[in-house]
Amino acid sequence: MTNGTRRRQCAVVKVGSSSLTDGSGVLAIAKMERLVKQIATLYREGGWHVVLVSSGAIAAGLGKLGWQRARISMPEKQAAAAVGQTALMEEYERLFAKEGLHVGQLLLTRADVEDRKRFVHIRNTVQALLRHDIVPIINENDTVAVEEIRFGDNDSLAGLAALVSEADRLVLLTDIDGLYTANPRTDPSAKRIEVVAEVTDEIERLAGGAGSVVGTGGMRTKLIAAKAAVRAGVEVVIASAETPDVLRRVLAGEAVGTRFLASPQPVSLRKSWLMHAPKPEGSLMIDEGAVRALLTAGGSLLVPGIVRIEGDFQEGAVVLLQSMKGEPVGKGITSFSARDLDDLLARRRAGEDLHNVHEVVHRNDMVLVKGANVR
Ligand SMILES: Nc1ncnc2c1ncn2[C@@H]1O[C@H](COP(=O)(O)OP(=O)(O)O)[C@@H](O)[C@H]1O
Ligand SMILES: N[C@@H](CCC(=O)OP(=O)(O)O)C(=O)O
Repeated sequence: MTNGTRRRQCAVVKVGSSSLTDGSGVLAIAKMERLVKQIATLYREGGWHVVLVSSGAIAAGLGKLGWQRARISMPEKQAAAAVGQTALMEEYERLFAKEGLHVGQLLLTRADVEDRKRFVHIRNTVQALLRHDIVPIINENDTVAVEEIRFGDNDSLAGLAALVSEADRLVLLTDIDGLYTANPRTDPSAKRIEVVAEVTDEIERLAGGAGSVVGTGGMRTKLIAAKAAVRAGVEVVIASAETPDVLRRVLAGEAVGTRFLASPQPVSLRKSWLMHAPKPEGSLMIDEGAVRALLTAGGSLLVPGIVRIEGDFQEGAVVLLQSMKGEPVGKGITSFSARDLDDLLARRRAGEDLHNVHEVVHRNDMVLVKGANVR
């Protein structure tokens, strides 16, 4: 293997539980082997780096323990993941070693990606692994992730992995060869869509839930991931893991699966993170003039535009920007804590001119809600 001095393109490849297990939910080594061989070929011949987002821990654990998914509680699913994740990685390690490649394991929760510092640390680790031609293998940290901090399905995790990895492509491999006009399992007349130029509401309405007991989220979560990635300038393909040579063909631009074109005006990595990752820690209610400045004049948010503060947050927190009618206008990273902002508002009420105070939310640290209006 090379030492990574040549800049390769980077593809995040997500493989779902349904594509790694056999009919009884047990890890299918032959399927893993096919995938690993394809990734190794991309490294050797294709000039690509691959970040693999692999599901399969719970399925592997259930198979090993002889437990049935329908009969167990959440802690038992987490226990199954703890057993299955090591089995999964052991197989990947063995299979990639045969191809002369090292692997590195990253187990992440939503909270890890929502925290800006952790996001940056994850990004640095992924970049270091890629520089050394080590294949990062990502899964959700199922043993610590309960409802509030869970991705739950690995599609959303893959969308964020594409941002974290600064990927050029995101490939979602599943048990069906793309997005159809309806779920083909329930509607046999459904047709595959070859290219999606924009993930509109109409496209999102086509998607249904999971197609098997092992899968989670179905097309719905794949479209959410696709939407996040294309807005950040990453082309996305949903394809079947069973299609021969699927990765090489997808990355060569062949018409397999459904291709989602990258936005012609992508937003920066920082804004993409802001849009899709964090839950706001508080709200800033802003007046009409400020709403107009943000929406139509491309301005930053200044102290005089703020009417009320909700929540207790620190400097650097993500806050929701809301109109006085309570309508969301955007999200941003605040340069002041809630306490400092309270002080500033008190000084303004006392008649002080605060126009020269540093922006509260800088334009570059802000994303606006699509469809928000000036009223
Ligand atoms: N519009 C649609 N087009 C294609 N598949 C769909 C659609 N709506 C729902 N699905 C279902 O999504 C399933 C794939 O998602 P999922 O079961 O979560 O697999 P994975 O484990 O690969 O994430 C398909 O098997 C299919 O039944
Ligand atoms: N983290 C879980 C995967 C969750 C899941 O099923 O996701 P998916 O395969 O995308 O439907 C596991 O490894 O079992």
